[in-house]
Amino acid sequence: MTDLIQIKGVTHAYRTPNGPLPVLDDLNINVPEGEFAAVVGPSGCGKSTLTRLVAGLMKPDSGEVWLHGKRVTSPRKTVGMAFQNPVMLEWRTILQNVILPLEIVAPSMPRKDRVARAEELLALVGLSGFEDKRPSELSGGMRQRASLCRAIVHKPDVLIMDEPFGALDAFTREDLWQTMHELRAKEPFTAVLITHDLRESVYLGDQVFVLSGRPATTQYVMNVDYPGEGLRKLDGLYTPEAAQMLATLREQIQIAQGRQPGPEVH
Ligand SMILES: Nc1ncnc2c1ncn2[C@@H]1O[C@H](COP(=O)(O)OP(=O)(O)OP(=O)(O)O)[C@@H](O)[C@H]1O
Repeated sequence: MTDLIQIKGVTHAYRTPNGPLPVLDDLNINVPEGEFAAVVGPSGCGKSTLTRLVAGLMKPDSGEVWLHGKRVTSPRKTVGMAFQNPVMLEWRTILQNVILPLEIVAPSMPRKDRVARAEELLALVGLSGFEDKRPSELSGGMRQRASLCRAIVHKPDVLIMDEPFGALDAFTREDLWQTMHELRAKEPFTAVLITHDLRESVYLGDQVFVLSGRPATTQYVMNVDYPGEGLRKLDGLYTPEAAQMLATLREQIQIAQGRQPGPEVH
């Protein structure tokens, strides 16, 4: 079967006043339908650039991005996005914020169906009862939960997340990881997650792609063999198997950073 996301030999440089800044160099990433790809790499290596290319917000200098058998050449409605700082419209309630993509992608969908869909998702992430609140009335973790609902409300082919949990405290972050697994179990989607957190990459990813330093290429791919069956448990992160995976990834990041052991990533 063809992979749902295919990034084929993508090379890109930004034009800057000081000349071209090569950011991606012959990058190749394939993600099968329903799988969760985590992408890690040194700071500034080009991870966010990769998300823009997959979403069709930018075109690469060379190489191709394919989603669901179609070449990406312009912004795609079938992509959902979530970022570190969820941009919520304060003049809309949480429910109205979650519904927003449906207003754009499915304008003919009856309002009651949109509301039902948003309510269903908000319940899945534990936000029942908060539908009528304004974004500023919610905690950071709750806003991120709502933003995940908004990112998948229109059932996108692909969910792209750029450090969505990066600004949250450790406990809230782990709660959100669990929520991601529960969402996936009920609403299967294909995902690309950019993260600086190796534990997060192992807990959420089916595959972890380690990018090299800039210009980034695919340096290493790990197929995550997470300990235990079924829905992943946080306890699994404290097993020897997980420790081995984390050690391997840490080593790869150090190679990518081109220097000896240091504390850049957690
Ligand atoms: N629009 C742009 N124009 C010029 N340079 C850019 C532009 N966007 C990003 N860059 C530069 O390209 C490089 C890669 O940026 P990018 O944001 O993709 O990296 P990243 O891996 O996501 O970084 P981080 O890990 O710090 O979030 C950086 O050096 C950045 O300064």
